[in-house]
Amino acid sequence: MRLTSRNACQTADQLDSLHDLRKEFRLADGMIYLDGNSLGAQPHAAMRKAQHVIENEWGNDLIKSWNTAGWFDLPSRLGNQLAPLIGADPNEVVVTDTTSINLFKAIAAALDIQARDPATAHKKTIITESSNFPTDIYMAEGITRWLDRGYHIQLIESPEDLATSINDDTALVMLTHVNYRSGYLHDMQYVTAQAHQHGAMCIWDLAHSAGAVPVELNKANADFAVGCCYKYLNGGPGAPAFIWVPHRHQAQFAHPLTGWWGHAAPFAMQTHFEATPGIRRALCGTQPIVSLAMIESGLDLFARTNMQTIRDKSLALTDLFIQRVEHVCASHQLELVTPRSHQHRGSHVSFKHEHAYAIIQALIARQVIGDYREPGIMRFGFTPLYTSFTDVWDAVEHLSDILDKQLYDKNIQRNVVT
Ligand SMILES: Cc1ncc(COP(=O)(O)O)c(C=O)c1O
Ligand SMILES: Nc1ccccc1C(=O)C[C@H](N)C(=O)O
Repeated sequence: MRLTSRNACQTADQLDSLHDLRKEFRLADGMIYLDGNSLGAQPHAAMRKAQHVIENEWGNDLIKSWNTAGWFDLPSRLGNQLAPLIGADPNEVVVTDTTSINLFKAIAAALDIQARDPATAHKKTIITESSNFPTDIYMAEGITRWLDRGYHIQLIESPEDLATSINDDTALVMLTHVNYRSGYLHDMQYVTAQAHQHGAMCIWDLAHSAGAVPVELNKANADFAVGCCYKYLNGGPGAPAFIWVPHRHQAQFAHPLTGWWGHAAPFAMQTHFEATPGIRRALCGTQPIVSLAMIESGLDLFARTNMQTIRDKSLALTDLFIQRVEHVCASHQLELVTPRSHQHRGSHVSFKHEHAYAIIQALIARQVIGDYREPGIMRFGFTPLYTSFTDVWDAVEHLSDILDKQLYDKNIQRNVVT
């Protein structure tokens, strides 16, 4: 259905099968929140959960809660709840640490597997994209410098360069499934197969995919994956992240952060590290239980729908946004950075403009929340659990008004966090 009026958007919202889920989130009246790709909205249930955890589990029951409230098992319990959203099997995911730290573990483990196999031990290149989220590149840099075994990072400039870049020297292909800036969505199955053809392993960062687009890690035969819980999964600011290690790699999964939570018998207090056989070997130390506990409220909401329904609405929202911006802002110098093709589009849309930062600030002042990314990019996230078609319509009306009347301050000071 092509939505050509605000009324039509309101009708589409009423017909939307996800419409009722919006009520489960705390969203200020009048705010149009298009930044769930950076920090997801708060489920009402999270407030109740926080109250319970702080009041009863921590407040009353104190240390007993490690057993009675299931604190110790929480990383694996949440991992199992998250698994179906990313095409993982039970006992392949734990929620723990940060995306950066989980990347460290995954890269270290992958390089270790490659180095121990005489057929792949000579491989020295880690391929990633220059447009990857910086922490991914930085973590790979940190490991290669630390290992000092001649690994080097090859930054490719565009997804089209992947096929010609992967070769017999490639140890690892490490990509973010949906690019944080452009919203480009890689074909996970195809890229993984290309890596495997050359004996390379493939690590996927699902920060902008988990809860945003359907992901089929096992079907794609991926090697490892990480991702964060504070964006589309609505787990709260700085919520612990996740790591996926498929059953086929678990026995060989060895990373250097060998803390006691990854030990086979953590309370045996032995003098040597012995990795636990399953996915919990990806853990390191004590988890931030209060933050971890908040993640469940976000995940619970996904049980009321499925990723295909979310995807269908996400594409309808991003289609509408692109069409409307290109229609009503046609006289302005906006350049669409996000792929038009559904096949390669995630759940956010980015436009380039000379005064992008100032325009985003003007939108934020009107309670239309998007964000700015270098260089000169306005980024808008569409989260089908709570973004409505009317939100999209109204956001574009604000954008065109700001552009038409130049209601932005070109000399505005930058905030630390953009
Ligand atoms: C692709 C990607 N990876 C990683 C991160 C962040 O990692 P961390 O949670 O460790 O800061 C982000 C966003 O912050 C991201 O977009
Ligand atoms: N963790 C954050 C802390 C502060 C500000 C932004 C973030 C983000 O998550 C940014 C996001 N990864 C991005 O795609 O730009």
